[in-house]
Amino acid sequence: MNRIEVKDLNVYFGDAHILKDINTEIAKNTVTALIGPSGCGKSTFIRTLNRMNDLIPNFRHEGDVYLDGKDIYNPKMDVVDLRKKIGMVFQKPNPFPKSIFENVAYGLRIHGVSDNDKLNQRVEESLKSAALWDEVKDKLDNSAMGLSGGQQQRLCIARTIANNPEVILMDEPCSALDPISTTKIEDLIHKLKTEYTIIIVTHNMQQATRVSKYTSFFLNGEIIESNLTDKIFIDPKNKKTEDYITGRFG
Ligand SMILES: Nc1ncnc2c1ncn2[C@@H]1O[C@H](COP(=O)(O)OP(=O)(O)OP(=O)(O)O)[C@@H](O)[C@H]1O
Repeated sequence: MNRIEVKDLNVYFGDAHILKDINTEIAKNTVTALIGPSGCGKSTFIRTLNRMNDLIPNFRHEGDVYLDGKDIYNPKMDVVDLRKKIGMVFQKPNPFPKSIFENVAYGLRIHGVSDNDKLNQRVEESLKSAALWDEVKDKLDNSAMGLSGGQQQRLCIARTIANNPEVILMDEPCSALDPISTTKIEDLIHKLKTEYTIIIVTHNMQQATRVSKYTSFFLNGEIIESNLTDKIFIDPKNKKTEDYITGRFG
C-alpha cells in the first residue's frame, strides 16, 4: 500500500527547473532511501512533500502530491496539520535552546495539549521511541544544548514523534554524527519503520543498503531509477545508476 503518490511533479525556483517530471510512490511503513550526487534535488523533493518549499519566495510547482489519496497542494489543505503528519529531521540536529522536556513537549503545547499528566506521558513515550529515555530521564530539565550531537539528533526525532506523525522525512540525519551515533540512529530507523513511513536522504551507500527497503536514484532533478534497494545495488537497470553506485561519478 502506498502512503505517498507523486504525479508529474515539476519544481522551479524562479527560472531554475529543479525537479523534472517526477512520478513515484512511497510505500507505507517502510524506509525509502533517496540517493544521488550533490545538488540533484533530493532535499528539494522531500521538502516538497510537506510543503516546506512554500516558505521559499520563488518556489513554484506543477503536478500533484497525494498523502493517503489527499492532494496536499489543495488550497483547502491545512499546512500546519500536514507538517504534523509529515515530520522532518534535518542534517544538523537543531534542538531549541530549551530544556530536553520542553523540546519534546513543544509540538504538543502548540497543538493545544496543556494537561501535565498527558504531557509527561507523551514526552516519556516519545523519548522511549527515540531510544533516548534512559540517557535523559534524570535530567529532563537540563538544556538540550548540553546533549551530544547524536543525542540531540535523537531528541529531534523524539520531538517529531511526539506530534504523532505518519511520515518522517530525514535529510541526511547522520551526516554530522560519529559512527556510534550513526549506528544508534540506524537501529532507531529499523525500529520506527514498523509504525512510520520513513524517507531518508543519504550520501552513504552502505547506509542506504542497511536501512532501506526501496531506493530512488536522483540525477539532475530526475528520478533515474526506483526499485527495491537490493535490486538497485546488485542489479541496477540503468547505466547511470550503476556508474553512481560504483563511484564513477558524484
Ligand atoms: N532556495 C533556493 N533557491 C534557488 N535554488 C535553490 C534553492 N534551494 C536549492 N536550490 C537549487 O536546487 C538544486 C537542488 O538542490 P537540493 O538541495 O535539493 O539538492 P540535493 O540533492 O539535496 O543536494 P545535497 O546532496 O548537496 O544536499 C541545486 O541546484 C540548488 O542550488
